[in-house]
Amino acid sequence: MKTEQSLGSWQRLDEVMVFLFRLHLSLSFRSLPFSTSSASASIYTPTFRSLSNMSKTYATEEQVAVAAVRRACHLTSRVFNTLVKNETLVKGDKSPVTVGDFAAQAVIASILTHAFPGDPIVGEEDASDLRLPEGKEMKDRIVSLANEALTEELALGDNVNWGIGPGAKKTDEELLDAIDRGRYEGGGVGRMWTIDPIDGTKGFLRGEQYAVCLSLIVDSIVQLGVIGCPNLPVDAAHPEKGTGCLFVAVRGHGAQQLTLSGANPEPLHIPTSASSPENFDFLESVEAAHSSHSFNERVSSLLGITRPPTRMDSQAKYGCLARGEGGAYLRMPTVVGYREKIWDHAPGQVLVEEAGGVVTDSRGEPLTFGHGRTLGENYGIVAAGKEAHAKVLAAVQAVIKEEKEKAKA
Ligand SMILES: Nc1ncnc2c1ncn2[C@@H]1O[C@H](COP(=O)(O)O)[C@@H](OP(=O)(O)O)[C@H]1O
Ligand SMILES: [Mg+2]
Repeated sequence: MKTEQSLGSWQRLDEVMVFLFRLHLSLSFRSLPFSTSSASASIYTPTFRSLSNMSKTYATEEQVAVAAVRRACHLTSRVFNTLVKNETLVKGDKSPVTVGDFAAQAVIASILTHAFPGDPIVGEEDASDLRLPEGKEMKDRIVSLANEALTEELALGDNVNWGIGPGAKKTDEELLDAIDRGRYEGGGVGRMWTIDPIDGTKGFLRGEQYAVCLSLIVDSIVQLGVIGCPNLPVDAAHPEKGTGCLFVAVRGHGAQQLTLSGANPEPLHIPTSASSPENFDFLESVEAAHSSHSFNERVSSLLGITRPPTRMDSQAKYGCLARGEGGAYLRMPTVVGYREKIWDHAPGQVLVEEAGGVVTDSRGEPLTFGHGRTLGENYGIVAAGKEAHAKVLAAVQAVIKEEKEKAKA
């Protein structure tokens, strides 16, 4: 069994050395799980990857991202249990945002800043309201929550080089600056991270699904995605296994689900049984304002789907799809001119693609992550296993055509 001490030493090696060493360990211990039991959370170790697959492994990035998301998930769970009404304010777009959103972004951005100081970040939140005198009370709460999460002695991928663990306490200004590192405008060249500290804030406030989401995009391609879902059952068919899932995908190296404590890694593959639309139901947003429920109904009836849709907040939908639940995730705009945000889809896209699925917009175009903070001209989202995707997309286009003809008549 690998120990935290031995892992700590090879985290300091460069990426090639890390890969070779992990390969050696993997060959020696392939029958062992890479984590200790869920009772004692352990350092996350990227899984064995085949030498024949020469795409970049992003091993260090994966470890840092997992550590950051797990700490942020601990924080958001704690916030939910202690949340009071006056800690919620209303953003310009009227969506609720809590101290949890800001504090989780502060934690993730602080860790990324330590590990990869040159990498820009596209984050959902910014700290401008917190810098105002009337934001002081909220800022104080956020600083305290973020420092608690950064310094607590959880074995959640602790590595002082990433600015976590005892002694990692930050000043107010450092944490506000970390949040504001998320102001990057995005673009098509070079590396950048996306953070959605609490995706599905409405679900979070209802005590339902939400997700802490992080991705690394390099030259417009999502290379790494990590999605933490504290309220999602580990196994939908076995609720007794509890809740708390972590989805991790690295392009070219597969997708997996673990428990939030890093136990029971399982590779994800969308099953072929999900190729036939009659057998599945749609995954869709709870919010009819985010995604047209009536459009999905019409696509369902065209495909002969009889089961009702599964409504769920956040990118937990991509996680469920990747592990074979649902069958397709369909999101058609309801608000004219709304542009989907890259942080709402980047981790989910790489996860589903690495699980063998396809993610496009409603025209069948690939999602564009290099056009700034939004998906640019993409219109709607269609995600499904390969064969199902073609069928769903055809039905989506048929309904769009029908709508256009009705509008002309
Ligand atoms: N009019 C709209 N159309 C589509 N998505 C919207 C929207 N308004 C907000 N959203 C996005 O929908 C996300 C939630 O996704 P879902 O509907 O699948 O639960 C929100 O994330 P946040 O909760 O992080 O703000 C927000 O970014
Ligand atoms: Mg979001």
